[in-house]
Amino acid sequence: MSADVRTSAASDEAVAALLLEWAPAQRWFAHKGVAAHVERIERTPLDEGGVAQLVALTVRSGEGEDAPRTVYSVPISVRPAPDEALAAALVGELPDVDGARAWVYDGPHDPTWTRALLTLVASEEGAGSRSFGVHGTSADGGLPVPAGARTKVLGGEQSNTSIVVAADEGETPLIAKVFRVLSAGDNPDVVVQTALADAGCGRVPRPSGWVDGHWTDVSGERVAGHFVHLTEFLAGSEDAWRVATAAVAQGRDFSAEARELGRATAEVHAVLAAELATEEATPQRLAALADGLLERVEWATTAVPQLREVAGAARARVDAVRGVAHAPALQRVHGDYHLGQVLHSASRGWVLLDFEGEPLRPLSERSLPDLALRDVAGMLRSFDYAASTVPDPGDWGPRAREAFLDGYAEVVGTDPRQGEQAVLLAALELDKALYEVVYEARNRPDWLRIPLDAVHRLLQSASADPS
Ligand SMILES: Nc1ncnc2c1ncn2[C@@H]1O[C@H](COP(=O)(O)OP(=O)(O)O)[C@@H](O)[C@H]1O
Ligand SMILES: O=P(O)(O)O[C@H]1O[C@H](CO)[C@@H](O[C@H]2O[C@H](CO)[C@@H](O)[C@H](O)[C@H]2O)[C@H](O)[C@H]1O
Repeated sequence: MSADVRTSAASDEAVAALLLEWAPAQRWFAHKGVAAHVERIERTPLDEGGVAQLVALTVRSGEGEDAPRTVYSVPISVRPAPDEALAAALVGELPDVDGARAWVYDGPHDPTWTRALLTLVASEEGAGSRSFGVHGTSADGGLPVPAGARTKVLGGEQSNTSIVVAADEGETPLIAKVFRVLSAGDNPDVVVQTALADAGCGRVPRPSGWVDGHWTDVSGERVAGHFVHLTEFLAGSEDAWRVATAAVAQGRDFSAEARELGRATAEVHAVLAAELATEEATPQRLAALADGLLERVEWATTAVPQLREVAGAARARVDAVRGVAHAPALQRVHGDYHLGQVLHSASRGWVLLDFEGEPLRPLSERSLPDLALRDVAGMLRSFDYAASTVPDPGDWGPRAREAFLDGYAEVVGTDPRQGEQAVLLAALELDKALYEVVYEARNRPDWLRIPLDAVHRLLQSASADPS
């Protein structure tokens, strides 16, 4: 196969058509069930031979200037002959161009592609052109890429794609997270996790490196951001959702683990406040926060009809934030904190993952300082979800919740259940439950009852007014 088959404009069109046909069956593709059109495709080879490639695919849903657009990162390999070993990862065959044939594969499953990716990071090389290009970086003092570079794509429900890099004796295994939606700006997963690790915090995986670069954004402008994040893989760890739901199913108390998790969360918050930007909680800043919470009430109550009857009460609950006289400073937070974002490692205890923030929020918003209590609220909601996986959880949920708050309060030195902090926490917990109602209505209607019941319960609970 000649190089021009891979790079000509004609083959760009063919690749775009092939990817659009294949993508709707992929977990990361958010344009499922809507009329999707490719507006732009940019491709860059990642290796000498041009087999490993990275595609920036701008997809538009619907017609017109205002139609929503997303830029997806799509790793592919383009081979001159089919490879039987990769049959399960075949995207499709490209039409002949001047008698040359080509087979396209899903890059993360192809060792040629993963080797090219790891080489970029290990040797800090770049690839691509002026409009679309990437560059690998090894984190300062970061973990080296294992020599064998044997890789495996992680299964399971995930909005991005993660590739585990196996290690030989004396090496540390890694995990490469390929961000699937490209957003301009530094990805908080890289920035926040690296800042924590650099400060010596052992509550996050150790860094190895990343791939960043530039592409043409939906607005047509050349922008920059992260494509891949490479960190330590905690082999043999178990995620907290599994640990917690196993405990509920066995009727086993989870208080000791929840208390430790509260302590771990507070430790991470303390390091984030010390290492990254903070902002004083002025009346203006709290008013802006209340406005944001009110917007979310409108968004959720409009999106899900079952919420309309509680709109007034929900507005009153979140608007109470405006009257808080003394709130803790705003700081960088996790942003989408729940049991699925925490691993339990035998040697390290609780380790926090995935600092990207809520996927439904714009990246620019997710990088702003926020109330640390937003993470506390997220985890409280998660205990309620875990308790709801069995028909009769008894007081499992409330006990886990109180133990988590006890652990958090022990480290922070103030109790989020007391005084004005309780007003903030109640507003943020309701806010998260409203978000979850919309998330479940869209993604898992069978789970909708959990956050919907929670919204009603939270609104019935004694007013969070501290007076
Ligand atoms: N460093 C790690 N060590 C072990 N497992 C990990 C690690 N990072 C992620 N995982 C596993 O991959 C899953 C998805 O990772 P996550 O960063 O949350 O991706 P996404 O943003 O796509 O949801 C986690 O729930 C966990 O099971
Ligand atoms: O992990 P993601 O960033 O993809 O987060 C989204 O999906 C989560 C579900 O996978 C969703 O979390 C909700 O369900 C969890 C149980 O599956 C529960 O532990 C969480 O508390 C609950 O919010 C999350 O909201 C969504 O953003």
